[in-house]
Amino acid sequence: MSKLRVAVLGAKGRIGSEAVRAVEAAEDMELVAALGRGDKLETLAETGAQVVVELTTPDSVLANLEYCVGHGIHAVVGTTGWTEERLGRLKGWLAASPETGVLIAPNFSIGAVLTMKFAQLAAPYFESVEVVELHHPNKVDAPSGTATRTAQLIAAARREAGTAPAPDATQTALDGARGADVDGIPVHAVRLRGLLAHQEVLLGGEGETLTIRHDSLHHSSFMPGILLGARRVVSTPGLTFGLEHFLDLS
Ligand SMILES: NC(=O)C1=CN([C@@H]2O[C@H](COP(=O)(O)OP(=O)(O)OC[C@H]3O[C@@H](n4cnc5c(N)ncnc54)[C@H](O)[C@@H]3O)[C@@H](O)[C@H]2O)C=CC1
Ligand SMILES: O=C(O)C1=N[C@H](C(=O)O)C[C@H](O)C1
Repeated sequence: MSKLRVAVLGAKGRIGSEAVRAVEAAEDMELVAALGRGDKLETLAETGAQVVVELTTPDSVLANLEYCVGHGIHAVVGTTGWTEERLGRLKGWLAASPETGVLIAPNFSIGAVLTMKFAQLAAPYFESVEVVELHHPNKVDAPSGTATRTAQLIAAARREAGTAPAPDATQTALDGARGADVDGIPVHAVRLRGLLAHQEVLLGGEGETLTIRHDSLHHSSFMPGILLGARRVVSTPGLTFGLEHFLDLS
């Protein structure tokens, strides 16, 4: 059986360098390119890449995907910074290349995907809910893509169930003291040397609280999800948002 031809963009970064090693170690894959900032995207077509693993920065990801989708190269995307406007542009490119698949995964680790699922399930049953994400201090965006997605899923679950807004008597607050408002859910971002990627979903009701916590302690936690994404995206045209869809968890 022929091997899946995979390229990594952002190959010298924290997660990209780990992804290069994971693809090299996968028996059913061949690493055909490992590109960093400034390297030519034309290498992707020249080397016959079937799937690109995109792990760069929010300011680079769109141009990279425009090239990939335009050349019929499938993509597995971990890079953050997605807004409705950016997703709309990507969907436009995919509409013009209907056989190409793109997976955007706010988080590739199974524990984080399950955290989002558990939070969605619990959200309508508690009066209060807030999200705290904690990351290494080199992270360029806040709040994290995972926390943003978690809050959006929580908000949707509460809307669907008709849950009332969480009680909050705050009348005066320093800017930022109550976190960022993501679809009505407060999201707090901590940046601390020594951490990698962590998240708590705090839920509170009468006389009880529930805390759902996930910790990624090493970038290896993201690799099984990236490899699964690469294997599945080649036969899944269009945009898939969230690894849960490839884990039969959606
Ligand atoms: N979805 C997930 O599970 C995960 C997502 N991430 C996300 O992945 C992204 C990268 O994170 P880190 O590795 O920590 O950042 P990093 O800063 O260590 O790595 C990014 C790399 O991309 C390179 N780069 C920038 N523009 C490029 C371009 N046009 N072409 C090729 N390379 C380019 C940079 O030079 C750098 O080496 C972030 O958005 C982060 O939030 C990180 C970990 C897990
Ligand atoms: O920058 C990181 O490190 C991570 N980024 C992703 C995010 O913003 O959610 C995934 C994970 O939290 C690690």
